[in-house]
Amino acid sequence: MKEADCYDESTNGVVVMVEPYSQTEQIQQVVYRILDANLDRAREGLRIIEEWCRFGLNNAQLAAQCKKERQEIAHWHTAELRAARNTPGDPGTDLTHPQEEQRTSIKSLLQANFCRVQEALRVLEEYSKLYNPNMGKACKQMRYRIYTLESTLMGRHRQQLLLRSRLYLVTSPGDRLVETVEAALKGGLTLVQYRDKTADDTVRLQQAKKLRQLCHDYGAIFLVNDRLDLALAVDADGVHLGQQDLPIAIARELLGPHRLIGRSTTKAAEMQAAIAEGADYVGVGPVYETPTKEGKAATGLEYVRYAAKNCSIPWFAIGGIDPNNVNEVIDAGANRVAVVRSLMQAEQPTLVTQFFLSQLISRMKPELGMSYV
Ligand SMILES: Cc1ncc(COP(=O)(O)OP(=O)(O)O)c(N)n1
Ligand SMILES: Cc1ncsc1CCOP(=O)(O)O
Ligand SMILES: [Mg+2]
Repeated sequence: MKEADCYDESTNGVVVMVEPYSQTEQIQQVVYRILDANLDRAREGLRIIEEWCRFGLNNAQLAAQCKKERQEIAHWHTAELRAARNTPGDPGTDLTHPQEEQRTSIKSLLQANFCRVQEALRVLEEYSKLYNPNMGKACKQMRYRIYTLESTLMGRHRQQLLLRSRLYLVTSPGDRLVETVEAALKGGLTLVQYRDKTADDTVRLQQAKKLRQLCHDYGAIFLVNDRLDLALAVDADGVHLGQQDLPIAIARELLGPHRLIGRSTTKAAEMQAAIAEGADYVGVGPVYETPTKEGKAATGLEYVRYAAKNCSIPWFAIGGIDPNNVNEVIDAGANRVAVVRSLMQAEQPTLVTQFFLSQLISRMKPELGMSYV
């Protein structure tokens, strides 16, 4: 249609897109096709998310919520809209973005599908105004519910990954910081804490940014030691706080419900306080004396045994743990350990990571005290 065809004097020269009658039906078919394609996109995306809720998280409630949204989409997907489908004539079926071909982690897969569902719902919201305004309103409400589901699920995603993490690397400064962390990630490491007690903030910021990106590329959790401001600045997954650091309640207020907060503990009272205050995990130790925390008394294996029986959240034995004594710590009941020197000073961090993980996974014991699954 030429612009001159729709010039309207009554609108003072503003071009009004009014379709001649012969084109109205064609336009209607186009709208039907858009609605049909986007109802499909939204339903497919939801199905992908639902499978993770069901099989990955074992969460019947979240899976049921996804199913309910799919049923609502099916309700609007009328025979009339389906009949407009013309897949062979759709130039969009061959178009894929390179990122669709490679998902680096469950997190990126879920994020991509949430994005897909939300985009589809936004398209439905707009185009269904030309078809059925009630459908437009329903799609708008659904889009908001999906945002809430996304924030619930992506928050839990961190908790789930934490739960599955058996080895925790706490970094120390050095020339090969990034290379060492990457080598450990290659060996299967899924949890990293950036710890540098002496560097300038400019250096910390730059290193933390780099490590956060690296960890996320490998689907690993990235936490920052001590510094909540730095954690927020680099969009880390959370912080680790010691007994002398910020109280958990303040950190939670600043970080929100989804980021992780870890707390160091050396005795039962500290552990129980950390749990009551809402920590996501605790460090248990130093099990052995260590030059990394000079002057700090060792708790010994007795505290590890206490944790095995009484700790209701994930906990990591830490302090002086190496490939030679890790089995002693495992025998005392630890299923998770955190290390600094054993990996940061290793000649082959990938192999050492694989060794730790093989011991921790093959000798894992039932988690007696755990109440969080
Ligand atoms: C996993 C883990 N556990 C304990 C600590 C020690 O924290 P903190 O007592 O605050 O001492 P610093 O690490 O800040 O010197 C930790 N960092 N990580
Ligand atoms: C940070 C920290 N907190 C308790 S022990 C410890 C250091 C552990 O370091 P390493 O694994 O080198 O003994
Ligand atoms: Mg600290």
